[in-house]
Order: sequence, then structure tokens, then C-alpha cells
Amino acid sequence: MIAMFLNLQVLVPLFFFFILPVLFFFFLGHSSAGLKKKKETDSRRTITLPKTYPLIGSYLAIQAVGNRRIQWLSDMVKISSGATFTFHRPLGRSHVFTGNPATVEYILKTRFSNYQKGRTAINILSDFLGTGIFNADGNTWKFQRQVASHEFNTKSLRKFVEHVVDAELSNRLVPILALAAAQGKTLDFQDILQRFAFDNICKIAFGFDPEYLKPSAERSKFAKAFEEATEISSKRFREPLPLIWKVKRALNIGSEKKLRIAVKEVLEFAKHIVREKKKELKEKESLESVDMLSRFLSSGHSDEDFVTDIVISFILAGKDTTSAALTWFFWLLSKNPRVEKEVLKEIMEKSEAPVYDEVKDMVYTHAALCESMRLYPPVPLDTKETMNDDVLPSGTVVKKGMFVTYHVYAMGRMESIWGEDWAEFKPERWLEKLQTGKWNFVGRDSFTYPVFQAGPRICLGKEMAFMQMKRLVAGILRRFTVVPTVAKGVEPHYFAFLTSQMEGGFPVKILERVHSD
Ligand code: HEM
Repeated sequence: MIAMFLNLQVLVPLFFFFILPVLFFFFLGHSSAGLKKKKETDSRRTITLPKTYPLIGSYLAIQAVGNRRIQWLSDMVKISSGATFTFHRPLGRSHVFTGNPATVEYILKTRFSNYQKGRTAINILSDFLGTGIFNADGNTWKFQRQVASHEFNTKSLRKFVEHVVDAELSNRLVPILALAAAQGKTLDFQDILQRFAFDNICKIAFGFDPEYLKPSAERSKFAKAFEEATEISSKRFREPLPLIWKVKRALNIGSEKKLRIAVKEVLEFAKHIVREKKKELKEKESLESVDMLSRFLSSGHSDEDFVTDIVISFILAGKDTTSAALTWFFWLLSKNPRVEKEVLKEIMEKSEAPVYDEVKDMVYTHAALCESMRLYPPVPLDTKETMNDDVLPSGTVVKKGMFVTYHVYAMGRMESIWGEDWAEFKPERWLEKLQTGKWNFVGRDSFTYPVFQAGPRICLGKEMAFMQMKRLVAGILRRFTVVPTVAKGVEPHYFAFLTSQMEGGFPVKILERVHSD
């Protein structure tokens, strides 16, 4: 058995890393005609659909684009008829990518039960997420969704904004920014926002403060292990064949060994907190805390593995999504002083520490965040597995077991959806001016704008995310200006594993607004 694994461990990488590159150069040398006819040109380049070869499909084309996969697939979706593109993976497997709102509605709502997370994705994430809501289908998912939905009511949201977010903002974030401003220090703003979001979501999910944003604090072991587990688990999706990570896991080598250690660390820590909470609950009979874990436990769900899995899924869902959105938001704001001015105007009309209703009423900021996530969605792609053979509204035939991905990033950049000015950062496309002179928010349907997914599995934390982001934007911009130190003319690179990131971080200087205005 071991010998077989060792053979595979040698043969599989040999095929993908040695034989394939040789084939690549062979085809490149002999067949530029191998590319299909030109489909679309822009001022800088010609965009073409990739050639498909026997056995390897279009693997070479996607390898050649390196870390521009999202952008390349977006181009393919945009030039394909019905905004639906079939990518041919090695060994005859096909994968459909779509940017067609009718198809998105079809897979996320009309034929919801036919397009599930599926076995492949669940297997990939199960070492880390177990059967938590993010990694479950059918009744396991439904039950968690029903129980968790109760936790996202107005009362919880109000407490969240007025206690958790406010405390993290005024006790940690503002002092860090004030110090950076005084010292003229450059900060990685993406890292700061990620730490802010991690502290927030742990407090909500566990009632536990990992103190990740505390100045000069050691990165907590839990946060570090969580990050490592997320990154390695999501890299499993990138392996050309699932067999590769499975073999590495069986042999406990390389990244899989690191994953095992990280997951053990996360689970041990999470279970320790669950036990402590259970003890507390027994002693006090009812808990005052508002965290989800306490609520789950006090409503009779006491199975340790079950509640641990749920809580971990929530941390994952809330950890890097809001920070990704805010990173790009502050980048776009720095390039669009007119929009920043409008946002600031709205903030200055509220009190210094705006309460829930005031935050809710920040309509222009809400629109600016929607607009920023249109161009830079925190979750750029979302994949479903087909349960039974079907035909999509675009006419594409899908077979049982095939993957269908809706391409959120592409959809935010399609002229057919947003018009000729799709590339402009324009919050006003989400707004109408009322006779009173106030803005009114005009939403888009969630199948055209599936940034939070859509249908029965639409993001549970959407409203909480907006409240957190708006409160944070108000807290920062009222006092500071965020000035990127990215060289002039350089566009930061957008890439993603599960959630999007700015490659290399987001270096900024912080200026006290009093001095800068
Ligand atoms: C800007 C911020 C956010 C964005 C763009 C976002 C987006 C998404 C997306 C695209 C999904 C679907 C993922 C999938 O099933 O593959 C999702 C699911 C989910 N999100 Fe969010 N999310 C955000 C913030 C949050 C926050 C702060 C929380 C929790 C407090 C949260 C909780 C959840 C949960 C529990 C699910 C799973 C829902 C289900 O499967 O039924 N999200 N979110």
C-alpha cells in the first residue's frame, strides 16, 4: 500500500510538473493556430477562448495565466455566448463557469436541490470544517440554518454594533491608527482589517476575545492556526487532481502535515471554549452573553462536535469577508475623492459614536460599499456540484457530478448588466435622490449581484456585515485619512483562495484629518 502511494507521489507530480510543461512548449511552438479565432479585443490585448487538447483539456491555458485565474476566467465568461463558458479539465472532466443572471437564479433557486456543495467540496473542507453550516448539504445544512437564523435578529445586531464593534474600534483600532499617524508609520491596512474582523467574529461566535488587534500582541496561536488551516484547505481546490492532496494526507507529509497540526490546534482550542461555556451555563443556569455558542448551548444543542463545527464555520464566514470588502473600499475611496467627500458628509451628519439606527441610515456609504464589492467581491467565485444531468437556461448541458461556478467578479464587470460605465466606481448607480434631497437606496436583485450568494443559502451575515463595515468606516474616516503608499499608476493585484485579497498587502499612511483638510 505504502509502495503504491510512493509511486503515485512520484508519478503524479512527474506528470504535471515535467511532462505537461514539455507538452506545453511543444504545443506553443507548433500551434499558435491552436487557439480559436479571436473573439474580442480591447485596446491592449486580444481575448480568445483556449484550445482543448485530449487528456489534458485546457489545463495548459489556465496554468499559463498564473495568479490571474479569476481575471482570465472572467474574460472567458464575458466572451462566451450566453455568458457561459465550459472549461475542460484534465482527464475529460468539464467545469461550467457562468455570469448569466438567469442561470444563477436557476442554480441557486429554481433547481436548488440539483446544485449542491457536493461531495468533492465537502471532502476538501471536512478535515477543517467538519459538518458545519458552510460545509453541509441537505438536512444537516437545513437544521443549522434554521437554528442560526434566529441569532441574526435586530436585537442581536444592535448589541453587536453598539458593543462589540464599538469596543474594538475605540479601544484598539483608533489608538493604533492615531499612533501610526503620530509616528508617520506605514501600516499594512489589509492585515489590520483582517485582525479587526477576526476579533469581532470570535466575540460573536464564541464570546471569546483573541486580542488579535491588540497593539504589539503576539499573534494568538488560535488565530495563526485558523489562518493556516484556511489557507491549506483552500489550496486543496487548486490541485490538478484530488488524488494529490489525498496521497499527501495519507502519508502525512508537506502541507497536509501542517494542516493536520493546525486543525488539531483549532479544534482543541474551540472545544476547550465549548466546555468552559457549558460549565458556566450549568453554574449560572442562564448566560448573559450574546454570543452564538451560548445561545446554541442554552437552547439545548449540547453535542460538543456539533456546536464546535457550527462555530468554526461562522468564524470562517465572517473572518476575511468584511476585511476583503473594506480593503478594496478604502483603495477605491483614495482614488475617488468626490465619493470620499460624500461619504464623509454623511458621517459628519451622525453622532460621533453612531448608534444602530444611525448606522443603518448611512445610505450613501451603503451604496459605496455595494459598488466597491461589485468591482472587488470578497467571494469572487462560488461553485456547486450537479446532482443529476440537466440543461442550463443558456442551453449548456451539464452531467451529474459536473461543477457549475457562478463568476461573481465577472458579473460585476459586465457591460450587459451595468452599462458602458461599468468600470467606474459610482455609488450613485445604487441611489435615487428623493424630493427631500435625501438619498434612497435602490438595490439590485441578488441573482444579478450575487456577492452574498442568493436563494435559500444567501449569506446569513449580510446585514451584520454591512453594520460592521459602515460603523468601522464612520469610526475611521471621521478622524483619519487613509493614504495608500502604492506607487502612482500601480493597480494592486486582486486574487483569492476562498476570499479575495490584495496581493502583498495594502500599505498605507494614516493622516489625522484635522491636519490634512
Ligand atoms: C462582506 C461580507 C460578506 C460577504 C461578501 C459574504 C458572502 C457570502 C457568500 C458568497 C456566501 C455563500 C458561500 C457558499 O455557500 O459557498 C456566504 C455564506 C454565509 N455567510 Fe457570508 N458574507 C459576508 C459576511 C458574513 C458574516 C460577517 C457572517 C457571520 C457573522 C457571514 C455568515 C455566513 C454564513 C453562516 C453563510 C452560510 C450560509 C448557508 O450556507 O446557509 N457572512 N456569505
